[in-house]
Amino acid sequence: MQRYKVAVCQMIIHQEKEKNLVRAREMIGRAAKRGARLVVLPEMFNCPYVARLFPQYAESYPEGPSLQMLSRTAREEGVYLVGGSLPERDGDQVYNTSFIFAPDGRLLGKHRKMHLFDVELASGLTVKESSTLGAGNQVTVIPSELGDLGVAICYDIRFPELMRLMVLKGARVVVIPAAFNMTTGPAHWELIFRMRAIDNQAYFIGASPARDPMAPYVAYGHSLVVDPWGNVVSMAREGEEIIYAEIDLDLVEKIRSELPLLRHRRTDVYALELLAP
Ligand SMILES: NC(=O)CCC(=O)C(=O)O
Repeated sequence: MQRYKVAVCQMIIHQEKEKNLVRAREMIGRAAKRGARLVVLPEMFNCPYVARLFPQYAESYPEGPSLQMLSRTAREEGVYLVGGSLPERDGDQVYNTSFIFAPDGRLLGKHRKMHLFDVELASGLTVKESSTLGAGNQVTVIPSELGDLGVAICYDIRFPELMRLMVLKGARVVVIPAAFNMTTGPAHWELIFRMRAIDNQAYFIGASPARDPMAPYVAYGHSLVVDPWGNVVSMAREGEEIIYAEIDLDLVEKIRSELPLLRHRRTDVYALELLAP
């Protein structure tokens, strides 16, 4: 499918997991009725973004209630679903993981956040994901009839090597469930999505939670879709909202053939090497 509609569900995240599942279900249904073939949820969509809470909300595949809801909803609505991310339990470890489902409810793949957000910013914002989470080590590209979808999570976008590796593996659309904050969001959110799209000549889709000024971690909002030329084709404001955009894979090919950045890389001089399996 060369052209299709994507929807990004910028939802408020509540303390109660069940409320988040109901809200996500309802927004996905609404997006599907508007013709979206690909629907995207934000980072940690079932859970407040607070590191110490992640183990408490964590679920295992396939029995976790959030994972059941995502699979069932993808099937009932007939959409490709990038289920934002949620705390995934695997044995003793918890990961920040995005699960991706096909329109028949099958799990197509998953991405475990590779770069953990451990920061102490001058604004007073301190986050230490590594206090409760393990890091993934896979570059995630999901073949689908929507083209190869690259998936990474939030802070991962700051690492251009990972974005480039996804594109070298075939990604033409890169989906990033994310939750930038009120310090880094205004400074970097739009800029970084546009720059990664320009560098890689791919669509970049960012899905944020809606901003809740009373939340312990205040998300920036402004979910967006950037085209391979770096144009912002759709952007949310701060509140709850679904944004839509048309993905045109022919545009990716057109821009890559007019301005052949990927071909012009000097791979005889430098290399980007994938070390993990
Ligand atoms: N949840 C995150 O990874 C936040 C990343 C972030 O805000 C950033 O600026 O990077």
